[in-house]
Amino acid sequence: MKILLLGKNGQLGWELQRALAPLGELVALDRSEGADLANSEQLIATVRAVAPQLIVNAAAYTAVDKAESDAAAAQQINAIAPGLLAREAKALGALLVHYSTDYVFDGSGDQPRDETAATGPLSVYGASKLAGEQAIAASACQHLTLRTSWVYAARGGNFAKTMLRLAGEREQLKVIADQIGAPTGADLLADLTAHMARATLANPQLGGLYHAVAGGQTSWHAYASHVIELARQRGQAIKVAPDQILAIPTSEYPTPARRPLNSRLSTAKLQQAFGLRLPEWQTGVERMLVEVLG
Ligand SMILES: NC(=O)C1=CN([C@@H]2O[C@H](COP(=O)(O)OP(=O)(O)OC[C@H]3O[C@@H](n4cnc5c(N)ncnc54)[C@H](OP(=O)(O)O)[C@@H]3O)[C@@H](O)[C@H]2O)C=CC1
Ligand SMILES: Cc1cn([C@H]2C[C@H](O)[C@@H](COP(=O)(O)OP(=O)(O)O[C@H]3O[C@@H](C)C(=O)[C@@H](O)[C@H]3O)O2)c(=O)[nH]c1=O
Ligand SMILES: [Mg+2]
Repeated sequence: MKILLLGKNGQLGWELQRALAPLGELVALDRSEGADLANSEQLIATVRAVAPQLIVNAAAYTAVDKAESDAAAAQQINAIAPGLLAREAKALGALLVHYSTDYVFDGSGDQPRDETAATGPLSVYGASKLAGEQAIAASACQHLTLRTSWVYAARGGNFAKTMLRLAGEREQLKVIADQIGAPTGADLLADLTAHMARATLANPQLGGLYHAVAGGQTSWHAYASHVIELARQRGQAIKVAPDQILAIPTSEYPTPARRPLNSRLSTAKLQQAFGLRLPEWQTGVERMLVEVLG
């Protein structure tokens, strides 16, 4: 089987290079290798030249605040390009795997949302990701769209690594405590992708939209505190005292993009359909820290 992976050097793309390799002949590309999602003609030509049976799209516009003033680029990369990939997948009879986000929701309430819950993005990024999901669904190509949240990895930029850096530089940190969600490892997502793609290629009825996040829930503040305490225990030079990691409400941390307060996603559908378990978020975070800190 031929597999085309787009966005191979992102957090998720990097882990997918490893996880997809055993499934077939993997062609992994980034934007400098004929797979620029901002260039529709080039993207289409590349997909047709490779003619894969499986397309995995890990490329995305993920700069949430920047997207507020760069909506056209976010829309091209997160919505238009996935729509083109879906059209090409349909023509090839290929399975398309794509990723979306908790930011498609408005974050009201305090219960986990399932795949049937109403969307209501608060940000340009969230709206562009929702439009991407919808373009794929409308194309009627064989697809798996995995909505995930708060992605981290040993390689690449993410909130946990930002907090480790700031904890070594500052005596006080202020971190939002009223946004609740699940930090999810790119390695876990990549492994889920391989399992789910294989099962869906064998049984097309499994295709569709799934919430795919680690188990449990936390706030950005509790997540930051957890990561910083683990780093301290591992002998890292940490400047901030535990009681100087201050819990603040969203209202005290103004940003260009609005973010949902309730990012809880229910993974019951995924677990049931594929017979898989989602480990608690702390497990993957601890592995990542060992990898990053040594
Ligand atoms: N990060 C997170 O917290 C979350 C991510 N997601 C979704 O998961 C998926 C993977 O995200 P993640 O790996 O964390 O994101 P990253 O930002 O780590 O990686 C995104 C990749 O996309 C590439 N990219 C950006 N623009 C283009 C373009 N025009 N053409 C080709 N490639 C491009 C980037 O390349 P370059 O480095 O050259 O810019 C980068 O390698 C995305 O769909 C994202 O929306 C969902 C929820 C949470
Ligand atoms: C750096 C910093 C951030 N924060 C807040 C801002 C924000 O609400 C939260 C996380 O910061 P980030 O910059 O990582 O947020 P953000 O980039 O919005 O993270 C999101 O990325 C996209 C791609 C997704 O799809 C989401 O699931 C989510 O992971 O922490 C603080 O409270 N204190 C701080 O010092
Ligand atoms: Mg970010």
